Amino acid sequence: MEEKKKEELEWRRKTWKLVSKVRLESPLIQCITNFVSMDLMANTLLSAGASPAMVHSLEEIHEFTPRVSALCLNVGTLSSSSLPAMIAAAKLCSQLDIPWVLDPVAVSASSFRFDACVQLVQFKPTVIRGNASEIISLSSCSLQSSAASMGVDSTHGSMDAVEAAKLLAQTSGAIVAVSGATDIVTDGNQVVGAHNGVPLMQKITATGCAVTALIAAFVAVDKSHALDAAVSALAVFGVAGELGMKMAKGPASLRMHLIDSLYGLDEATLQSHVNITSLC
Ligand SMILES: Nc1ncnc2c1ncn2[C@@H]1O[C@H](COP(=O)(O)OP(=O)(O)OP(=O)(O)O)[C@@H](O)[C@H]1O
Ligand SMILES: Cc1ncsc1CCO
Ligand SMILES: [Mg+2]
Repeated sequence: MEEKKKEELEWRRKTWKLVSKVRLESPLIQCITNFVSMDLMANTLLSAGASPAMVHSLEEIHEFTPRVSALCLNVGTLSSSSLPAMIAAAKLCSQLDIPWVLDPVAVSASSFRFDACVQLVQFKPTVIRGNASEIISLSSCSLQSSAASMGVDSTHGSMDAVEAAKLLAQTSGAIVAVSGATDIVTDGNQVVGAHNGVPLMQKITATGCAVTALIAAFVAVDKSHALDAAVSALAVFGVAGELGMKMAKGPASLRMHLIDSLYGLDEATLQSHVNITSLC
């Protein structure tokens, strides 16, 4: 019991430290993302204190990517014209030891998307964050899609994906995060759960994409502790959702109040809401 209490306090301390560090250092986060998520992703990063830049062109990668603090790649609206820039940016980050995060949106939608995600994973993402269906699909070695799990929304609960997430972490070397009612984060051995958030967050498109970008910002300021950074970003985003929900009337106003709550988050409020536990 005493040990559990100590662990809870330690997570609260770590989480606030990372929130403060992002606000202080304002890391530059390059996002090559889908057309749906760009606005929410940029606004989430700004309200957290980071500096977003949606720099997509292949022609700009060699000059721009070496200067960023972290990269966020998202295949939500992948095309043959956007993939080469993603590959070039991932390759540079892996060569230059710049942390980068992959969001394998709807990985089982097509073999084109599945193969692209498998190729990107070879460039050693620091963190992979998806919903449960996406992590289960990416973790299996071949494309096995059913109509129910082909879209961007999850048809599985996050706890269904624990073993798949551990396996993907072991085979890729990445920290793997699965969003859901409980957000799961694993390095292939340890599994941590962040229990914050509200179900209505699923009814705002691109909240998953936005939290992946927030993970990139947290990893940018503490790249040697990527698991802690991923858990903290997920918990902070969930707390912002809980605070926003107190003022929201539906998904559209939750979106606005979530961003406002993230921007205004103070130490006492964060610490009284953060709910992180070890799952094994
Ligand atoms: N049932 C739930 N209860 C609380 N929070 C939830 C629940 N489901 C999702 N969330 C939160 O909503 C956010 C988005 O997670 P979700 O799993 O819906 O991502 P996603 O499917 O990748 O979304 P998108 O593709 O629209 O970006 C996360 O912060 C997650 O913690
Ligand atoms: C709806 C949608 N389609 C491709 S990306 C995206 C945003 C949520 O992932
Ligand atoms: Mg998603």
